[in-house]
Amino acid sequence: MTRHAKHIFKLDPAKDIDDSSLGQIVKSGTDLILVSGTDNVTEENVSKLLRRIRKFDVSAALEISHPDAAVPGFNHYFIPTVINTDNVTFSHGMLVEALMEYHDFIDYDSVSLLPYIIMNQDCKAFKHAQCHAVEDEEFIAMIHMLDKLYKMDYIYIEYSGMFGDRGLVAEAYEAAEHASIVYGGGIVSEDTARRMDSVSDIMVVGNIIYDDVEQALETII
Ligand SMILES: CC(C)=CCC/C(C)=C/CC/C(C)=C/CC/C(C)=C/CC/C(C)=C/CC/C(C)=C/CC/C(C)=C/COP(=O)(O)OP(=O)(O)O
Ligand SMILES: O=P(O)(O)OC[C@@H](O)CO
Ligand SMILES: [Mg+2]
Repeated sequence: MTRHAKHIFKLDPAKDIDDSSLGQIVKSGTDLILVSGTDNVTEENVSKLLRRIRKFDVSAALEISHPDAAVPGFNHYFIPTVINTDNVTFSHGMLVEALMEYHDFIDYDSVSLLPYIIMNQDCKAFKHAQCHAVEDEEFIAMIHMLDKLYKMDYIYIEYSGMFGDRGLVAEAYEAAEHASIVYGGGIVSEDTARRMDSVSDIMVVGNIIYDDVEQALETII
């Protein structure tokens, strides 16, 4: 039997989606609905989207991009930590500050750290998190560090908005012994999904949901 990477649809609470399209996405058979975005993510728009998702019987996770938008009621929480940032605020600074305030209230079993290596220099997240461009050698060293030393459960290779370098993603997939390789960026069709399917453990599909929902559904292979 062919092994497939797991599939995630990433819904951005700052973007509009009509009820019919949301229903199609949520009932699509994807492995997880992940709520996440870089900017304009608020408690209000996250809560509103969660209420709409909860009309369906599916698991939903929240990627907490801002402490103020950590809405309760999700099945799981992911906290991003950006590895190729030049500003510790985005690797652990915000997190340490949040833990000083919220540690007593957190159910750590429902929270996972999600380390990001952001590769697309033109994407919003790259600029927002003050990232530096990563050469191939540094990239693979980061994979080894996260996988074998930090023993992370996940490593997110983020090409948000563009289809990534498949050869490089394949190298990371082969190098990782422990971590699941999460790939995101430019998966917009069955063909692009198939190309990353064999070199990642988990594929994330985002923007195409908002551009063409039928195309988005084709990424489930
Ligand atoms: C309920 C509960 C479990 C509470 C826990 C409380 C707690 C511990 C909260 C901590 C929260 C915390 C500290 C959050 C901050 C974590 C952090 C370092 C965030 C980095 C800030 C940030 C937004 C960086 C941007 C890069 C990034 C990793 C974004 C994630 C999403 C992403 C990459 C989206 C892709 O971009 P997109 O928005 O789709 O771009 P387009 O619109 O162009 O498509
Ligand atoms: O929006 P796209 O390009 O599908 O990328 C998905 C996800 O990796 C964004 O964080
Ligand atoms: Mg997006």
